[in-house]
Amino acid sequence: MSRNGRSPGRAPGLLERNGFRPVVTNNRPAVDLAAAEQAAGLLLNALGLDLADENLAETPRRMAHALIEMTNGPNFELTTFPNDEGYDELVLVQNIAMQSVCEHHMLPFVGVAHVGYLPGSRILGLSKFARMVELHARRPQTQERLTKRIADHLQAELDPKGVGVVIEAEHTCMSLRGARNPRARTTTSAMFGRLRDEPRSRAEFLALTRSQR
Ligand SMILES: Nc1nc2c(ncn2[C@@H]2O[C@H](COP(=O)(O)OP(=O)(O)OP(=O)(O)O)[C@@H](O)[C@H]2O)c(=O)[nH]1
Ligand SMILES: [Zn+2]
Repeated sequence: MSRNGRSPGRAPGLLERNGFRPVVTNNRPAVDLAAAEQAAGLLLNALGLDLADENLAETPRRMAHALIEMTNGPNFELTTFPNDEGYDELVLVQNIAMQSVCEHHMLPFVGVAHVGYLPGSRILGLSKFARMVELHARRPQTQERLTKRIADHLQAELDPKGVGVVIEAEHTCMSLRGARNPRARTTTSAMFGRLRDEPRSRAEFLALTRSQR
């Protein structure tokens, strides 16, 4: 791979021919707003839209801003507290609103996340479950990877006795186009520790999250 993450020798595409150059930091492309606006304009042109029309003149800028907003989750301080009471039952935050972008079509997938854990020596500030979902959701990806990333992050930060994440989502690439199945919902889960291996804890977690469906 070259420094900009592309395979060497690839023929220059439309964007390169029009002067688009991705900005790269630490081998990861960073957001380049000007290039994104230019690219959005090129795409709209290619789709046959007339950007000279006053109604569309600002659309490339809006499109670039919207896509950047939808694919960059805000970082946050992960506040934890000592588990002084030795609380060792399930903590479960359900129905966390989740919106992400499918990396195959760059179309949204939208739904809810249920995130739970069995505490070890630290407990997590409750709002941080929603912030963690947002941090990981706002990027192009698959639902499977998103589910696993949230679980991995909690596992790494809290060293808990167990972690469980369930996500249910509608993929607009499947509901609004292509297969056009507006009622289809995809459920994914990732579990670690006792929530994966101990039947009682696993059953409780799955029963509680299932009651929301
Ligand atoms: N496993 C998984 N697949 C996804 C996700 N989001 C989108 N996809 C699928 O990615 C696949 C891409 O397949 P392609 O056949 O290359 O795409 P396509 O020609 O647009 O296919 P159709 O969507 O069937 O019209 C599709 O089956 C999508 O449904 C996801 O989060 N997880
Ligand atoms: Zn898709």
